[in-house]
Amino acid sequence: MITVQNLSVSVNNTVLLKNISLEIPAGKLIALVGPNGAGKTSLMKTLIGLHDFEGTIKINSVPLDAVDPEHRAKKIAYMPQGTTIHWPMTVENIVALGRYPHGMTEQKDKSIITDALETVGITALKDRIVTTLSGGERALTLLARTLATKADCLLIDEPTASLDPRHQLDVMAVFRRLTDQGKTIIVILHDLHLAQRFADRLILLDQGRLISSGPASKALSAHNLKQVYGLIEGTDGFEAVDS
Ligand SMILES: Nc1ncnc2c1ncn2[C@@H]1O[C@H](COP(=O)(O)OP(=O)(O)OP(=O)(O)O)[C@@H](O)[C@H]1O
Repeated sequence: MITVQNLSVSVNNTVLLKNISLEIPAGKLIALVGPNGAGKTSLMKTLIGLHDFEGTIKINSVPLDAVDPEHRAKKIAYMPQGTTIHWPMTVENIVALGRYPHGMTEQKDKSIITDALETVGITALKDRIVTTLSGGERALTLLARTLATKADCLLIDEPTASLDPRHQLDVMAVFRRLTDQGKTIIVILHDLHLAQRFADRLILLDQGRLISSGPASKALSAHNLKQVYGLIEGTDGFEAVDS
């Protein structure tokens, strides 16, 4: 479980997050949503210790800064936004980097890597050089690397952005299955329909503030959709309030 109390983050006099308090229970699939620039990535980066902060973050009741970074890397894995990979390595070797915090010693690591490739459906790509892959194939490779960490908690920034509709559904179904098996997954999504359909609860941010945390019906209430996104939910889906 992750507990956040009165969290504020500023970088170079710019306020990224303002007085956020929330609880993220273990074993749940959480969608972190909000408009561009709302603070979603900033919150994820703060949870893995990449930003200085005011307030309290506790992982299983232990303050974040009391957990040594090596142990933290085994417990929490972060997949950043974007799919650029500069090194001409094979897909299998990129996925193997997920084992780095554990050292790469055992046959067990090989089966974990094989499982991660299988889980995201890219076994056939394992010998390809990543710099030759399509954007979606690279995104799946990075996701497999994240799964290969076997961390209890996965923080995943916009994994569906470059995926076709079928792969988006497949990836969300993988997240659902992993959380049903006990993992905690926080995933940044812009597709509110995917968030509504798959997540146990949503965290809605706007302008660095927490607007709502709870089930989709609460977080994406008509009031919040209008105030935060300028949207209303019509019979044909979301529409701009001023259209
Ligand atoms: N290091 C930084 N220095 C200054 N401003 C920053 C820094 N990092 C983020 N910001 C600003 O903080 C705000 C929140 O950024 P963040 O990346 O967390 O948004 P986001 O909700 O993930 O957005 P998006 O959906 O567009 O990816 C943005 O206005 C961004 O420009």
